[in-house]
Amino acid sequence: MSVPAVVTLEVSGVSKTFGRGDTAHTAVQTLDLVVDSHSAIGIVGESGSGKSTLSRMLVALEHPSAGTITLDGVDIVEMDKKAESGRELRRVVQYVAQDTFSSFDPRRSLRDALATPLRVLRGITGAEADERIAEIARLLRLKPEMIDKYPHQVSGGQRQRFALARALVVRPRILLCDEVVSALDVSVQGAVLNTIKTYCDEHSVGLVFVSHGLPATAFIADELIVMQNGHVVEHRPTQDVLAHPEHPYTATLLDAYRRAPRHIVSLVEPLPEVELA
Ligand SMILES: Nc1ncnc2c1ncn2[C@@H]1O[C@H](COP(=O)(O)OP(=O)(O)OP(=O)(O)O)[C@@H](O)[C@H]1O
Repeated sequence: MSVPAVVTLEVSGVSKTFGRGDTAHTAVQTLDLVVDSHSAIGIVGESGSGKSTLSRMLVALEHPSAGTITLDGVDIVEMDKKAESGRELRRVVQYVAQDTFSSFDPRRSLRDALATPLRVLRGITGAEADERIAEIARLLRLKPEMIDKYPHQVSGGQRQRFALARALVVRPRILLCDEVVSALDVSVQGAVLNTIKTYCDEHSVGLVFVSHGLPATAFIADELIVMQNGHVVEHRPTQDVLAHPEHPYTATLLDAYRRAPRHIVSLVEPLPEVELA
């Protein structure tokens, strides 16, 4: 399957319920969403509102209890069942999870962690793989000598950037980021956000950026989805939501955002390039 210029991930009437009977809990309720390679969508909401469940469903790590998610018309749960179409899904849609520690194998170097998806998904090995890895490390301002370290030998912020590098080295068309900057120092957050935004704009990569923080999300996303208890309570252009919040919960988020310390709010202004540790 050759990948068209614009890919579309379409979520139609998707719900996800965990458990059964008295213990059943619906984490995502009848959600519709279209993501393509030009989207920059931010998903905000308090802890437990269903953001991670939704992002995991977008890469078939969780399966919907109802509704469908398709990539260019093909059900991604079906794609994931077969080796070749599963690889196609991962070539097109890459996911960066919140917990970077458990997402890296502690016995393998970071170079190995980046080389594996390149080999498995793109068939790229040897000198070409090393060149691609060096290129993405440069972009994320990770020093070359760090590439041969093990996950526990780098800081949490550096590991987070390696997790991003592992996704971007595959050259996906859609990137899903789940709380990728919340563990980072505020000054590094701005730089990483800028890198993600610039990369996605320049390479026409669609972005779904999940966070409980409004400043980072508002900075990076053109379109904002606000979730509460598994429901979408607002879904409009970011600037409209910021100017005229319609739902009381959004107004609360916005209020906290406006009262946030200046250094956090200043994330909405692109930060100058900094040399990252
Ligand atoms: N595998 C699971 N089994 C049972 N319940 C789950 C599972 N995964 C998530 N949930 C529940 O679904 C709800 C939504 O969780 P989810 O992780 O999607 O929220 P979130 O908005 O991403 O929260 P956070 O910001 O804390 O990561 C929560 O009540 C959570 O306890």
